[in-house]
Amino acid sequence: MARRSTLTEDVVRGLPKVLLHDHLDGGLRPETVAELAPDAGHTLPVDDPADLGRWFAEAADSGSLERYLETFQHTVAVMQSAENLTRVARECVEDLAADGVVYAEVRYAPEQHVDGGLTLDEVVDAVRLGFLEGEAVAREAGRTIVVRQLLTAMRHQARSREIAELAVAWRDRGVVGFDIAGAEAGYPPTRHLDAFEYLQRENAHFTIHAGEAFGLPSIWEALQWCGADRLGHGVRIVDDIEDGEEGVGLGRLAAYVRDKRIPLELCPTSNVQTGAVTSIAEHPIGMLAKLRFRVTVNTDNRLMSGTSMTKEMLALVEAFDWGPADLRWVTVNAMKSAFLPFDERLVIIEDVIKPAYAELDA
Ligand SMILES: O=c1[nH]cnc2c1ncn2[C@@H]1O[C@H](CO)[C@@H](O)[C@H]1O
Ligand SMILES: [Zn+2]
Repeated sequence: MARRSTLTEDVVRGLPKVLLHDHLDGGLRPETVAELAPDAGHTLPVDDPADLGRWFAEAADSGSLERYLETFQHTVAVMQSAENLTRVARECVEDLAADGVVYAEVRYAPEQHVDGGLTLDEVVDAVRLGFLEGEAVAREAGRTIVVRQLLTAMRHQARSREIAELAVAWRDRGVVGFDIAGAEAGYPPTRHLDAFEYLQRENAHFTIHAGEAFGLPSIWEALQWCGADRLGHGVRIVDDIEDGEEGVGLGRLAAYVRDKRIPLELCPTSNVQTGAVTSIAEHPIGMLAKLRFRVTVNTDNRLMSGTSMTKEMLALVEAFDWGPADLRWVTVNAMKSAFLPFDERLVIIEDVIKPAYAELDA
């Protein structure tokens, strides 16, 4: 098909891409995990980097979010010193830049990186330094990328208020928002209402992992009780959409999400691995895009899912026959939905994204 042949892997990699949902501890290079593990006193399931990359992808491909999350112990273990955090953060930016990402919000849970004696502030600062270094390395290689932090609190823990305060304290130094993550079932977002109310009073931005493993009640709570600006995944919003013979009908929650242009941070490959959907071809992203929800495309965990923004985009081109206009649409959607200040978002849309797609059209 003509459209598919224009969107080769090289072309898609070269197009500017925007990433809103990517976990720092889910994106390490297998070689880095293997190299850092001995000094961190951590035993890995396999030592050879190539085998390790495959091990992560296979172990994560379990059909269960809980089992998927167990694999993170092997990355978090090597992210307990400032030096290692800075390195991992720098490599993350280098890898995203090489993949053609021009803007990314990368998240991690500071509370998971204090086992080596770092304070929460030292954790955030180490990551900040790594992102700055990565941006500088990319610039030297002729690539411009802007990367910001989202601070995640773990939903089964009780430190969300503290992490929310940390996000506000660092908001002018590379942190643009807050998130909660971890196993969804049994840990509704309203458990952390105090943190969300605090953030709202501080005029701060936040997203919530909701509607991934668990359905509509979790999305409803995230939006209507907690006031989330965006939904991490949110894919189960399809449970409130009826696609019958008489056409498509939106329930009240789905209509609200679409009417209010609430961004969905969709992560196709990750959803297949955790069993939220059976295949990319079956992924609701095709339907949600047709219905003009505020769809964005994301990697979630590049290591565990063996993926990249280029791969996610190509999978959608393949599965739904998406063309350049679709890729541009999700990219502009993502940039509009970023937690970066509005004027900075506009510059990236007007000076980076639009010209690159115009060139592709020509
Ligand atoms: O798809 C996901 N759903 C829920 N939690 C996740 C997902 N991916 C990663 N994490 C969790 O977020 C923590 C901070 O980055 C990770 O350590 C992992 O436990
Ligand atoms: Zn996630």
